[in-house]
Amino acid sequence: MKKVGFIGWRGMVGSVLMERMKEENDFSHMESYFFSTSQTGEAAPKMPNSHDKLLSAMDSKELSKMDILVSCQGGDYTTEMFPLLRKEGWNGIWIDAASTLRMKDDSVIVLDPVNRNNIQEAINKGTKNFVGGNCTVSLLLIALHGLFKENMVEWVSSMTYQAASGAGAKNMIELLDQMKSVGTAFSANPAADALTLEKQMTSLMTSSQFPTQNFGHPLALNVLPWIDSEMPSGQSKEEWKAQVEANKILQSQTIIPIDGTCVRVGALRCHSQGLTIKLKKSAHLSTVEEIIASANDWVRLVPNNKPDTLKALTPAAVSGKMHVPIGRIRPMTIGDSYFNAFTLGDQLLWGAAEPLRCVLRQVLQS
Ligand SMILES: NC(=O)C1=CN([C@@H]2O[C@H](COP(=O)(O)OP(=O)(O)OC[C@H]3O[C@@H](n4cnc5c(N)ncnc54)[C@H](OP(=O)(O)O)[C@@H]3O)[C@@H](O)[C@H]2O)C=CC1
Ligand SMILES: N[C@@H](CC(=O)OP(=O)(O)O)C(=O)O
Repeated sequence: MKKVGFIGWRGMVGSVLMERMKEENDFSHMESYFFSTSQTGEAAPKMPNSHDKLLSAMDSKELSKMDILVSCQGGDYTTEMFPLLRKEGWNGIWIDAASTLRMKDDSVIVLDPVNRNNIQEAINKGTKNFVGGNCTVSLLLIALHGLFKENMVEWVSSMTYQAASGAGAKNMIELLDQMKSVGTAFSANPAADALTLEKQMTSLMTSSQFPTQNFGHPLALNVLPWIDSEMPSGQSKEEWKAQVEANKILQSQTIIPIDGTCVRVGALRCHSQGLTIKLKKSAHLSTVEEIIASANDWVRLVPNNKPDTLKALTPAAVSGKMHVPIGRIRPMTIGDSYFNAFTLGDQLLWGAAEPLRCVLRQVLQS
């Protein structure tokens, strides 16, 4: 059996990956070893065929005993350890959630429902580096897979509403802490009128007492229209990723422009996106809906009416679910080849952990 090392298994992505692998009985197909940057020597999670103690994720000798390494530890870790391992001659398969290696020529961005065949070709050719795509990109491609397959898309503009957990475990807990502060202040003054409460809350969330160590700003009762670092183009890096990663996954002959504004909102889990889709030529609504709905096993069409939308097209309804709903599909009044849509999905499942799980199984079966 192949030796598989897991790094970053207790973070947001890593723990969802562990859950999914247990559900699918994946651990019985490998010998598993767990690594940590902070808890070396402590008990490792108990899985079939697993080593019982946590090994050091900074120990390249231990890491290089693995046939396959799966990292959900983050970009800084990949930047430090991946080149070191390769320099020291480790020739195993590297599977990663972080963005660091995505755009490298010798890496494949993995998204099973969309590019499984390309992944298999890469495995057959001896490619060693497989990286999960950015969460909003992966979810967008699953939702619009049909239109891309039919080569119908001229461009897409995507306005995102990204959940706190997209920024990691500490940030998600910070949002809850911020909400707790708000709740505590409200409980102390429940009978105040709405405007008094608004002033009190605005003053609270802009005060130095408000917990903002991780986000740097209030997210509760607020939105943050910048995610990741600044690019020279004026885009945030999160916005920049949409076009470059999507076109790499799709292996586009001609680049399909994809751009928009990425916004952090106070949802806990699930990234949402409001889309403007410019088609190459006009199409009937029913044709567009049918092409979208039949593209893969995970996309789900939500009829464009108020009750279905509010029931099925929200983070509360989709958190923890594998399907990727898309709704609000309608022609726009701005022109006859423009369509509006709203889609969302669990950014920890198909947005992060599931593509890694799928490629790991694919590699083990090859
Ligand atoms: N979150 C998301 O939705 C997505 C994330 N990604 C990418 O995946 C990678 C990992 O992201 P993510 O899982 O969000 O990162 P997290 O911040 O949740 O976890 C990363 C590491 O932080 C350490 N850690 C410190 N404190 C805690 C804590 N309280 N709870 C859990 N872990 C803690 C753990 O390392 P140790 O055990 O060694 O101490 C853990 O492996 C990143 O590169 C990210 O960009 C990609 C797509 C979506
Ligand atoms: N940036 C995403 C999650 C993420 O980690 O993306 P990436 O793997 O592209 O850095 C978010 O904050 O919601």
